[in-house]
Amino acid sequence: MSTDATTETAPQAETHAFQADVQQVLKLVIHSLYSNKDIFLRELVSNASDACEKLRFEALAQPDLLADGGELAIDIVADRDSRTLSLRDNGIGMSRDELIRNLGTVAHSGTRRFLESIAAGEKVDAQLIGQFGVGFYSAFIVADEIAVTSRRAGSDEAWTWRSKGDGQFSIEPAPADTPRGTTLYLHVREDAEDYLQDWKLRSLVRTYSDHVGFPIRMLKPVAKTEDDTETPAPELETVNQASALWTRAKTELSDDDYKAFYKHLSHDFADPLAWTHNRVEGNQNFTSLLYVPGHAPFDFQAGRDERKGLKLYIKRIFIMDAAEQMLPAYLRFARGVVDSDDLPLNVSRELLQESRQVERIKGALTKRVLDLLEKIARDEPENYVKFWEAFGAVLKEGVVEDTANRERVLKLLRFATTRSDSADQRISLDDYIGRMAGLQEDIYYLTADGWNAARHHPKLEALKARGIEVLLLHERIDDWVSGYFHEYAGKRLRNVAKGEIDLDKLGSEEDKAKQEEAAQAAAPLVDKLKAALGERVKDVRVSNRLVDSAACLVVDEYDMSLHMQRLFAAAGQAVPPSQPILEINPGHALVKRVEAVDGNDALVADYAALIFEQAMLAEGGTLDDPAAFIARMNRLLVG
Ligand SMILES: Nc1ncnc2c1ncn2[C@@H]1O[C@H](COP(=O)(O)OP(=O)(O)OP(=O)(O)O)[C@@H](O)[C@H]1O
Repeated sequence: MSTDATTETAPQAETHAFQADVQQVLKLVIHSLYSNKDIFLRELVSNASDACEKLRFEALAQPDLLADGGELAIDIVADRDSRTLSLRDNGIGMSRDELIRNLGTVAHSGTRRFLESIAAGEKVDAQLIGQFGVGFYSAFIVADEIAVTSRRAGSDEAWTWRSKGDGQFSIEPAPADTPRGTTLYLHVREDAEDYLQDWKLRSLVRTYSDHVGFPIRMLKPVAKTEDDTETPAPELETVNQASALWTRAKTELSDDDYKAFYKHLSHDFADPLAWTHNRVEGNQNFTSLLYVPGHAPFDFQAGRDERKGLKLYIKRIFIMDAAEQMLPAYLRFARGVVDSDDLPLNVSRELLQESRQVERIKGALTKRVLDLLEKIARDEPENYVKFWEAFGAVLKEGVVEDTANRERVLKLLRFATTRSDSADQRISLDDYIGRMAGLQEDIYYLTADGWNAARHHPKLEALKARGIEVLLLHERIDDWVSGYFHEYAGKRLRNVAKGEIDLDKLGSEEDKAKQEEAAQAAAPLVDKLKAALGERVKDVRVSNRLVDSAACLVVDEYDMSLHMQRLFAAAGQAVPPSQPILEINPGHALVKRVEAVDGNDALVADYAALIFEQAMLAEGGTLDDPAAFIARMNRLLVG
């Protein structure tokens, strides 16, 4: 192994400028990870291990790719005299074009989004930068010059890429006898000399890369011979476990092992919240190791279509990222590996899509993740809050997506309610049921645009007055999801903005009688309003929902909620026409005022329209003709 590769540039070298983005990434990486230097080794070993996995995969179709080069392995050698640290793998290697493309551009879409997000003023720290995987460029934290010599498996050309991280790199041919794979030569900075120490490197490998599935080898310390004359040739020894972590027995693994493996998989700097490691034997044989992260990656929402995070192995060979095929979308926060003994090694994405075996594995993995979430919710409520804050909105999609597990997903949901004093979602349906009022049979909820609109909603008044708790669903996704709320634990889930609410069951006979009496007494008023509002409403009726407000708008049990209609309209989609029902509170002073008007149709029309429009505004809706509303209100105020 030549260690002077960093110092000489061959005459036939070609110089290229880094893509502008690369310089930005380099600067960021070097600055924000200055006090986190250790991670560079983990990143480079991880790349080397990926390269070995890729070769093993390609060799399935082309076994002769493995012909030379012996056992797949990663060798780390430090030379203190030349200040060079070298990392060599005999994996897939890179062609000239690949060296230029992979090491000279920012191809990774996550990195791109990361750059966009910081351009938008985001603060950058090690935590944040760690989330997109700094990869190869992290080598510049400890090196002031890097040479990468590589030969692609199956090719007889080899090339060397060189850079000082100063805006350009060069590329030149490497000797023909360059072995297959990639060697990185790092010329180590003065302030990073520790990384040339054998003990330091060994300790880093054990801490961060013990679980890598290929041997990581270092030189055996040489014991000086007595007379100092004969120095035995240095020998390599394996310093890591060198077996894929998930293939090892649970009893053999510590929490730290699991955490280190998670960081390797996810490039997350933070620990995972929990994990589940299982071996299934029987009709199907597979091992899975699944993690729930403690926070969302910075681009989690932007990346919703790129479902990465679950690696599929078949008989210990990495095949592909298969989150899309193996986990339902609402569990896309989970990270991990699944290793099947039964799937064919030449499996394609299409085949995965249609495979009944995969369908069964998917079912089993779904169950594992739900089990894990239940366990966190039960045993570690504080961690569950963290999980919910990061991924609750995604989990909610499960109510729609996973009919088979709907009850389990509902159990995992958390809500704000009329008894919460903040928008935080902390109450489960079980908590709600546990404190239901004596005669209450159903679970009540309300959807609205935001927490304030929800908690001050007129439709809550009568329920509040009767001491009945209502779940307040105030997130954007809630209206869609609640369309699939039917039942939980044998209790109906009822939208308080829909249909008629039968409060009779909740109140006394006396209340019921009063209600009927009020309805009868208000019949002429109801007719008057109906006539005045015409097509704008489907019906007018006396409400049993209201205490302080004059009126509210509701829809029939099976009509689309007004909130949902607005979301559709905002998305430019045609909305099936559905007229709301105006419910009035005959006890309210404004309503009494209309009742008292005699014979003045124009005045009744003004009042009726105003009552309707107020109800529309309280609903979070917009008015067709705001100027007319203002004119009308002013007429009534002044007149
Ligand atoms: N030792 C290696 N052998 C072969 N190819 C490599 C090696 N190291 C890096 N590469 C190639 O260079 C690319 C860029 O590497 P880099 O570490 O910057 O990002 P990445 O590994 O793709 O992303 P991430 O670090 O987020 O997983 C890799 O995708 C890979 O194709």
